[in-house]
Amino acid sequence: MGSLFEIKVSAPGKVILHGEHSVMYGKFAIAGSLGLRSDIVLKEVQSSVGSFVNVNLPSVNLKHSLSLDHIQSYLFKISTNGQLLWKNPQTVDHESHLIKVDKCLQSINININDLNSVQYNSLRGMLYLISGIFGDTKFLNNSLDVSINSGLTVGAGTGSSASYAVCLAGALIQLLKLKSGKTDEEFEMEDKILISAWAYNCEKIMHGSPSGIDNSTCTLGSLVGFRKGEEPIIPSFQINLRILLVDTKVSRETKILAAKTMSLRQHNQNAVDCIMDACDHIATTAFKIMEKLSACNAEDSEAHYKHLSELWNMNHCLLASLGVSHPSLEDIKASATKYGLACKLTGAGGGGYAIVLIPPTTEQTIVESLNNELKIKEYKVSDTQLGGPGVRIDHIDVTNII
Ligand SMILES: Nc1ncnc2c1ncn2[C@@H]1O[C@H](COP(=O)(O)OP(=O)(O)OP(=O)(O)O)[C@@H](O)[C@H]1O
Ligand SMILES: C[C@@](O)(CCO)CC(=O)[O-]
Repeated sequence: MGSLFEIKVSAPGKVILHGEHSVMYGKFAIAGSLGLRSDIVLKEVQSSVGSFVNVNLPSVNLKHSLSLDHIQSYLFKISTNGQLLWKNPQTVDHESHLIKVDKCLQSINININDLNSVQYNSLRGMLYLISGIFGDTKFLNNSLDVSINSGLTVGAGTGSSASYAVCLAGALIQLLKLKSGKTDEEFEMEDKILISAWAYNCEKIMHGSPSGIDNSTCTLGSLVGFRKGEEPIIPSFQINLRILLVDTKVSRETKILAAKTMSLRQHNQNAVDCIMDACDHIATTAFKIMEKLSACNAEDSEAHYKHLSELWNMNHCLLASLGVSHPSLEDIKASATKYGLACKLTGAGGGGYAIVLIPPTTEQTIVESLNNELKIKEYKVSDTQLGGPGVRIDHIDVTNII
């Protein structure tokens, strides 16, 4: 007699409002969650001929069955010191664990050379998390169907990788808890801290040396203030910013753009540090303005939005001076400026998304005109509000077996 579990978990994407790149150098940053989410269905299934991890990742066009017995023999170990690994993600020896993951993938029965780098990284992240979270337990004794769908564009700067890692870590941790007899159907803050930390490890695979803002925002949702190495700040105030999220449809890689900024800093340290300091001032000021906006009347709100708009525009130009803008981002910004609206790139830049701030007093005709202009130029536009829930359990199903 036993139980087979099916778990559905989802996590949002994110946009960085202020502090992309400068956050890597210890500067303050602000990010908000998006309505667009990634959803995982993690299902235990009984099989008579060995156990498998059946992976279905439509966002990266990947469907594969990996032998769980093989994964376990390469990557699982039984704990000897009583310190459970799943509760201590920061103790993982990242590089050596990743080498083992690579060896496991290279020896497994799939043709690695047929996978592109995006697909390969998705699988690395998945094996890293499965083995990290279950590696010193005896709970994985059935096959797993893992299916992850996402409303987010991969490679566009809206945190698709963090959202992927957060919902995967969330579902695996929930499965482990259910297998060990804990039946709570909501994530507590202590679960979220673990989920975010495991997702951070996975982000290191995708992005090299991430700041941690993406996994924190995709886990916690809403608005997050962030400084690298410190606890994320969950503001005590609530604000619903309306933005146009504009997809340039230009794909880029966060890792490459972060390396570009680092190299610019190596050659021009004083100048780049001044730019980073200016980004820090902008982020801290914007945070204060948003707090004021959350509790002020319509008349004061207009002045605060005007100030916020100035900060958005300045932030974009500072990022452009670091070389992380793109002709398409400048084109979108020029259109927004024509309609009197503030616009900046978001995330690593180099393409991806721009965000346009829509203060509540903006006439709908202006928004529609800008929207049409951007669509004619073949950009994809979403009119959306920031905020909304972080990682959450959407559904749990249990089947009893003999
Ligand atoms: N929905 C998904 N399904 C499977 N793998 C994903 C998914 N989203 C992201 N990934 C994996 O994460 C890797 C890195 O993601 P990507 O470069 O797109 O960063 P991003 O998260 O969209 O951008 P940013 O970090 O700047 O916000 C991809 O190469 C892919 O392996
Ligand atoms: C470019 C960067 O600042 C933002 C990526 O969304 C990288 C990071 O913070 O990890």
